[in-house]
Parts: sequence; C-alpha cells; structure tokens
Amino acid sequence: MNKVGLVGWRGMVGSVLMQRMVEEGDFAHIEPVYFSTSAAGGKAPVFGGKEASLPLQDASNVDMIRQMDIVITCQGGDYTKAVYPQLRAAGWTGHWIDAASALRMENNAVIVLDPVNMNVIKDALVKGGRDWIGGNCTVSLMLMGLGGLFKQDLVEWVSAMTYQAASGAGAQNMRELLSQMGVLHDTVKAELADPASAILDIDRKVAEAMRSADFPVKNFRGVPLAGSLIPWIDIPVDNGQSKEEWKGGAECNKILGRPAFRSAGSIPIDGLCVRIGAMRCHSQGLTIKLRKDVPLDEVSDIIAKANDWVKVVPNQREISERELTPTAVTGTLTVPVGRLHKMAMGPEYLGAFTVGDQLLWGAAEPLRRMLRILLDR
Ligand SMILES: NC(=O)C1=CN([C@@H]2O[C@H](COP(=O)(O)OP(=O)(O)OC[C@H]3O[C@@H](n4cnc5c(N)ncnc54)[C@H](OP(=O)(O)O)[C@@H]3O)[C@@H](O)[C@H]2O)C=CC1
Ligand SMILES: N[C@@H](CC(=O)OP(=O)(O)O)C(=O)O
Repeated sequence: MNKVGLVGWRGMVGSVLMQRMVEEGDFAHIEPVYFSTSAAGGKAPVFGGKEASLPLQDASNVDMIRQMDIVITCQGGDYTKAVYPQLRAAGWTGHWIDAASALRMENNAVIVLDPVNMNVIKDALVKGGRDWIGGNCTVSLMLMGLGGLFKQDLVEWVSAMTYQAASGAGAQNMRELLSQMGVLHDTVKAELADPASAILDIDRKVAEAMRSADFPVKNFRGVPLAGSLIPWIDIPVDNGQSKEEWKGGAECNKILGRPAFRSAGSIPIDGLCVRIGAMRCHSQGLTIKLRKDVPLDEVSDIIAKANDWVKVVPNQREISERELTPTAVTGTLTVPVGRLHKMAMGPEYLGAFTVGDQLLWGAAEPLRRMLRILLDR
C-alpha cells in the first residue's frame, strides 16, 4: 500500500481535504503518515477509521518525508519553498501534491483539475510527471463552470469580475468578517429593535463604526469588509493587475494545456478581483467573447454536459436568486452557472454568472482526486 505523507491536515484547506477523503473512502487505499510543523511526536489523528502506524512526524524532516511514495500538502507556500527543493535535491522521486501556488508555474508542474484537464495530467504521467499542484480557487471554479466552452474551443476571450469570499484570505479573515458583522449589529441594536427609528441615523452610526479606529480590521490589512468590499486581492504585478487577476490568465491557459498567457495561441483572460463578505464561496460575473454566434440552447447544453458537478441554472429571477448564490452552494461540490444570455454588444458576447465553494473545488477536491488518480493507476 502507498505510504502517503499528509502535511497541513489540520489547517482549513487540510481539514476540508480530510473530510472529503473520509467521505470517499480514500483512507482504505493508503498508509497515512501525518506530519506537523508544530507538534511532532504527538498522537496522530484518526481519519476514516484508520490508525496511523507512526505518531506525528516532523514536517521539516526530509529524511522521513523521503520515505513517502506520495506527499500531499496543504501547509502553504513557505513550507513548499523550504522543503520541496531539499527533497528533490536528495533524490526523492515520489509524487508531490500541493495546494500552494509556489510551484504552479514551474515547467515540470501540472496544475491539476481533472474534470477539465485529464488529458494534460495523463500526458504528464506518461512523461514521468511527479509534481501535481492545485490551481488558484477562482481559476479552478471558472473552469469547472465553463470547461465545456473551452473544450470545444469556443472561447476567444473572457473578462471575469469576481466576488471572492473571506475564506480565500484565510481562517482568521473569516472570523474577522463575522466579528465585523457582530460589531455593526451591536452598534445599532437598540435602533433596530425600534421600528420608529430613522434608517439614516442607523446608516450614519454604521458608517462611523466601520471608520472607527477600534473596528476589527487587522487581518484585512486595516480595512472593513462587512458592509463594504475590498477591490484588490493579493500583491500588485505588472500591467496594473493584482496577482489574483494575473493568475486568471496565466493559470487558465496552463491548465488547458495552451501556450503561455499573452503568447500566440493563448486565450486572453482578465478582469477585476474583489473581496466581498461571503464566507467560502467565490462568485464570478463573466463576459465571454465566443469565436462565433452559438445559439443559447447549444451553449447551455455544452456547459451542462462538461462534467458531473456543473449545473446550468435557467436565466430566470426566482431560481437565480435561490440557486445561484453562495448560500445555496456553500459546502457542496455543485458549480452552478446561470444568468446565461447574449449581451448587447453582439451575438458572440455571452454573459454568465457562476458560484463555487473555494475550499472544495477551489482547493481540496482537485488534490484529493489527483491522489486517487495516482493510487488507482
Ligand atoms: N485558504 C484558501 O482559500 C486556500 C489556501 N491554499 C493554500 O493552502 C495553504 C493553507 O491554507 P489554510 O488551510 O487556509 O491555512 P491554515 O492557516 O488554516 O493552516 C495552515 C497550518 O497552520 C497550522 N496551524 C496553526 N494554528 C492552527 C490552528 N489553530 N488550527 C489549524 N491549523 C493551525 C497548521 O500546521 P501544523 O499542524 O503543522 O501546526 C496548519 O496546517 C495556504 O497557505 C495556501 O498555500 C490554497 C487554496 C485556497
Ligand atoms: N488568493 C485566493 C486564495 C488562494 O489561496 O489562492 P492561491 O491558492 O492562488 O494562493 C483568494 O484570496 O481568494
């Protein structure tokens, strides 16, 4: 049985991964070895009813990690940068499956999203590929939704305007968002209980609270999210983009096995990435320039048939309000795509809206499935 080293299993992404591995019975197929950066020697957890034969191992112990057939890590980019080069330098030939972005654009790494790029994964396996990296959540979720259109090479370009959840910034940010909501509610609790209170007084007090020095904003780099939004995600890069926006073009083309972004044959994908006060679902408003005028019913059909998780939501008010939202999608693997309509710019311009759980298809699930692809060969 394959020895699988699990690193980062108790973090937010790692916990979702463990939950999915339990649900899918993956532990029956592996010999798990749990690693920790903080509690080596402690008792290993039990997932899927399977006791680990070893206590928690030191995640920086390269000699121990070298004994694994497969390592799956959700520990983060700093860990990857510290340990991965040492492992390969020591001659380790095992498979490295990673949630962090650190290795994504390396030549020998495949960005894994098998419902979309199984062909790319299979090609790499044949060539001896050993580095399997999960894609950026926004990118993976867009491709899970629109994969059919890309597969049929119908997409000339995409503009993606995103509405990204607090979870993308980390567990502490989710907590801070809720703290902010609590403070805002507390600020106007008395007025809310009084139907005769003036809404503009409530609004003024809320704005004052959001702007006050003691509003809890440490994790969101000093600015409020609740009752507001943050129009910048990740560090600045060239061309006025944020890194999150750059990833849209760079990673999408790599996942699809197309030429590098901005080179001939690549698909231009760009937009604006915005943080909003959702918990763990990213949403995206998409403008898609199709290569030709494809009838809307054909477009719906192509999108709906691309994989088992995408679901086309009819472009009607009630069902869109009910099913095309973070509230409906959170904690599920369903990726609804809706608001499909031809736009005023012309019959090749398609409007769409999609929502996905950024901890499931956006992070843990592609890694889990890559593990199974390796185990089931
Ligand atoms: N958040 C996201 O949306 C996405 C994150 N990623 C990648 O995954 C990496 C991990 O992200 P995320 O899971 O959000 O990070 P977390 O901060 O939740 O977990 C990372 C590590 O922190 C340590 N840790 C310290 N205190 C705690 C605690 N109280 N509870 C749990 N773990 C704790 C654990 O390591 P130990 O057990 O060794 O102490 C854990 O593995 C990111 O750095 C990123 O590279 C990828 C896609 C999406
Ligand atoms: N940057 C993403 C989350 C993330 O972790 O992305 P990446 O895996 O590309 O670093 C967000 O904020 O929503």
